[in-house]
Amino acid sequence: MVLTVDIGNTRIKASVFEGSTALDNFIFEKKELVEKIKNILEKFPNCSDLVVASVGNIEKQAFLTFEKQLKVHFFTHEDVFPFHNKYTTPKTLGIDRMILAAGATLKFPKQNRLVIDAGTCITYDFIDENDNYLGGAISPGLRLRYEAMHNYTARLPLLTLEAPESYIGNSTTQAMHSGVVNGFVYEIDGFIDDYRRDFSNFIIILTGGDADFLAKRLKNTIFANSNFLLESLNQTYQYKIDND
Ligand SMILES: Nc1ncnc2c1ncn2[C@@H]1O[C@H](COP(=O)(O)OP(=O)(O)OP(=O)(O)O)[C@@H](O)[C@H]1O
Ligand SMILES: CC(C)(CO)[C@@H](O)C(=O)NCCC(=O)O
Ligand SMILES: [K+]
Repeated sequence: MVLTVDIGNTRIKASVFEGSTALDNFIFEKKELVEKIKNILEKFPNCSDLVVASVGNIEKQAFLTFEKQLKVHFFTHEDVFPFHNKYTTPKTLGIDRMILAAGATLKFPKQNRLVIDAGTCITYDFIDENDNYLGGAISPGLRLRYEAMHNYTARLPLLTLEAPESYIGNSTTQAMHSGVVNGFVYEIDGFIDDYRRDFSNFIIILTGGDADFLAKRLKNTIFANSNFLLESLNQTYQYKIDND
């Protein structure tokens, strides 16, 4: 059994895998990290490996205490990945994006793939059919858009994500929901049109905390899987074991 842990910029997600099947999923705050992992390992004492991808400010040392209990692997740029990295600044590429790209490459072989992760930030990652990772885009996530508008203006309230009634927002709150949600939908559809122009065929994977909310609002049908990062972490770890 493998315990996978995704440390994002907002919260931590974890899944326990038996082979490729996720047995249980967890979401928790950064300050609860050690305690929650202890609880998970008590519930699943057969976990033999702990695999971590962190883009937050939590480093490898935080997992030191578990090393006497099981094998700990903290993914870095030094690991083997199943794609050719064409990013011109490979060392600054987020490890979460590398894991998503690895998962897409392994799960959908020999085709163009676009991964969209709607989390704290929205990331777009494109891996072509020859397994070249080309890059993509980074933009503010839905919650960040609401928070930024509130924090940097005097009169905009702090709203929580809600479906707009129309693209014509007829009140302050409706105008803000329209701007955030429709703006994002137009953004994705616009990016997809760009990729369509240059690549005839590709699959799209939508993941992250806002994936389910967004999936049903897009013009393009998209396969949404909010657990894709953790599944990819498990799969990339198997790839690493087989290729090291
Ligand atoms: N309890 C919650 N706390 C924070 N965000 C939430 C929560 N529930 C849903 N969300 C949505 O999830 C989005 C954040 O996504 P996610 O949880 O994947 O981010 P994250 O943990 O920072 O991961 P990453 O850094 O990998 O994007 C927010 O835009 C928000 O709308
Ligand atoms: C973009 C985020 C914040 C998304 O989680 C993360 O992947 C990151 O910190 N990336 C570093 C910059 C880059 O990927 O080019
Ligand atoms: K993200």
